[in-house]
Amino acid sequence: MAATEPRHPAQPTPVADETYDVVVLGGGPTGENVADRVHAAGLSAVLVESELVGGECSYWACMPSKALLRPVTARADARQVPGLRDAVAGPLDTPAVLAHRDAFASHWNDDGQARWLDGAGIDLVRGHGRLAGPRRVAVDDGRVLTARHAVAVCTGSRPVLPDIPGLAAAKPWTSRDATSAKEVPGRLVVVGGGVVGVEMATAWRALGASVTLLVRGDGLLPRMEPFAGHLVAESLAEAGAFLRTGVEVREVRREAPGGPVTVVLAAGDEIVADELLIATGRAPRTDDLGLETVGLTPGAWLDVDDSLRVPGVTGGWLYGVGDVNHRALLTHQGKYQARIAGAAIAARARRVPILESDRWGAHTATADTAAVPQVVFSDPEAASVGLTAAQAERAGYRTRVVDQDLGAVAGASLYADGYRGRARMVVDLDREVLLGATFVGPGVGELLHSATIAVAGEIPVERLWHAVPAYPTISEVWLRLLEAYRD
Ligand SMILES: Cc1cc2nc3c(=O)[nH]c(=O)nc-3n(C[C@H](O)[C@H](O)[C@H](O)COP(=O)(O)OP(=O)(O)OC[C@H]3O[C@@H](n4cnc5c(N)ncnc54)[C@H](O)[C@@H]3O)c2cc1C
Ligand SMILES: NC(=O)c1ccc[n+]([C@@H]2O[C@H](COP(=O)([O-])OP(=O)(O)OC[C@H]3O[C@@H](n4cnc5c(N)ncnc54)[C@H](O)[C@@H]3O)[C@@H](O)[C@H]2O)c1
Repeated sequence: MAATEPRHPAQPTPVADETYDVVVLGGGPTGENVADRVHAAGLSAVLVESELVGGECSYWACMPSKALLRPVTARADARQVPGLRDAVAGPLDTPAVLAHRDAFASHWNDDGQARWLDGAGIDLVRGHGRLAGPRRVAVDDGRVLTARHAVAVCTGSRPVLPDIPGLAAAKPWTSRDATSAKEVPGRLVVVGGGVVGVEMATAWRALGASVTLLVRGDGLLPRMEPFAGHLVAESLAEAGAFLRTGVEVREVRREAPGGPVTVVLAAGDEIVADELLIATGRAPRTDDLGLETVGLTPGAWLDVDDSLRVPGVTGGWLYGVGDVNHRALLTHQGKYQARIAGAAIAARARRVPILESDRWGAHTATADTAAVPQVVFSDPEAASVGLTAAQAERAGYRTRVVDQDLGAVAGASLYADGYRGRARMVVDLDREVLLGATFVGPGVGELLHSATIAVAGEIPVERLWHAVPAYPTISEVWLRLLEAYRD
C-alpha cells in the first residue's frame, strides 16, 4: 500500500524579489522555525518546499503517530482505574481512531501552514531546491534564489531500507505508510526495535493487527536505559504482540502485488504477513541537493558546528539544521537548533559578535549533546533526558546511579491500580549535578520536563532537595530518588 500522498498543495505565494537575506531549503518544523527566527530578527526569508509545508513531523511522523497512540495509552490507563475498567473493556473504535489521525495530519493538506507562513511574512516557493554554487539555490521551476547572508539546509531525513534481497520489490511499509495507512493489516511484521518500531507495533497491535516484532539486538529501545526496553517488551507481549530478538532478516518475498509477504530469517524460518514495516533508522535527504557545487559530499549527513554552521565553506554562509545534521533526530531539537541558528545568522548578518565560547549562550546548541529529551509514546511511556548510566560511564564521568520503583509512589498508585514503572537518575559525583534521568511508566511523558530542567540547568542535587513535589503526584518519585541518593 502506498503512503498517503500530499493533496492539493496551496498555490505558492508570488515571489517578488529573488534575492533574500536568508534562503531556507526544506519547510519541515526546523525550516519553518529558522525562517521565522531570522524574519523576527529583521531579515527577509524565503522557504523552498518540495512536498508539504510542515514536513515529515506534521504528516507522516509525530502528529499522526501520536494521534494513533493517544487512544491506546488512554485506554490502557483507564483500564487500570477501579470503577472505570469495565467501561473501557471493549476494542478501540478503529474508524474513529483513524479519522482522529487523519485530522491531526490535516488530511495531508498544508493550506493552514502555508497561510501561517504568509501571515508571518515569509515567502514560499514550491519545488525541489538544489544548491547552485555559493549562496545560490536553483528551484526545479527554473528560478534561482540568492542569499545575501545564509542558506539554511533543513531537508530532514528519510527511512532507510536495508540491503535485504527482495525487500524493495516487496514494497514494504516505511514510517510514512505506518502512520498514514487507511486499513488495519491482519498480520504485520515490524523489523527494528527502535522508536518507530515500538510505537507502531503498539498502535497497530491495539487496533487489532497480529504483530510480530523482529529485532536484531537483544532488546527494544537500545538507546535508552535497558529497563525501558524490558518494561515495554513485557507490556507488548501482554498485549499479544510477538517479539523475537537476536534475529536477522535474510530475504523477503511478495509473490503478487497486494498479496502476502514472506519474511525469511537467517536461521531459515519464515513468517508470512500482510504487511511488513521496515523501521531501521533514517538517512539524510542530501543526495539531490547540489552539495557537490560547494565542495561537499552528496548523500552524507551535514557536519555542523555548535552554531549549526557547516565548517569549511568559504564565507561561512551555509547552515545545516534539524534531522539533516544527525545531532538529534527529534522535532523539538530541530526547532531548538532553528532558534540557535536563527540567532547566529542574524548576529553574523549584523556583525555582532557570536557567543561561541558561551556554552549555554544564544548561539550554541549545547542541549544537543547534554540534555536531549525524548518521550516514546508506547504503553507504558518511556521518557529520558541526557546520558544513560552506560553513556555516562563511557564518557568518563564518575557517577552514582539511583533507581526507584515508580509504582511505590502514592501518586502512581492513584494514577493506576497496579502501576508498573521505574525511574533512574545518573549523578555526576564530581559536580553533584544530574547527567541524565529516565522514567518508564504510564503518564511519565509529562514528568520529563522537570528532569530536562535539572539536567540543562545543571542544578546541584543539594538545591533539588528544595524542589518539593506536590503530593500525591507521580513526581514524588523525585523525592524518593533524592532520599536514596542522600542515604
Ligand atoms: C514515525 C515517526 C514518528 C516520530 N515521532 C516523533 C515525536 O513524537 N517527537 C519528535 O520530537 N520527533 C518525532 N519524530 C522525528 C521527527 O519527525 C523529525 O525529527 C522531524 O520531522 C525533523 O524535522 P526537519 O524539519 O529537520 O525535517 P523534516 O520534517 O523531514 O522536513 C524536511 C522538509 O524538507 C523538504 N525537502 C527535502 N528536500 C528538499 C529539497 N531539495 N527542496 C525542497 N524541500 C525539500 C521535505 O519535503 C520536508 O518537508 C518521528 C519520526 C518518525 C519517522
Ligand atoms: N517519540 C519520538 O520521539 C519518536 C518517534 C519515532 C521516531 N523518532 C525519531 O525518528 C528516528 C528514526 O526512528 P527509527 O526507529 O527508524 O530509528 P532508530 O535508530 O531509533 O531504530 C532503528 C533500529 O533498527 C535497528 N536496525 C538497523 N538496521 C537493521 C536491520 N538491517 N535489521 C534489523 N534491525 C535493524 C537498529 O539496531 C535500531 O535499533 C529516531 O532517531 C527517533 O529519534 C522519535
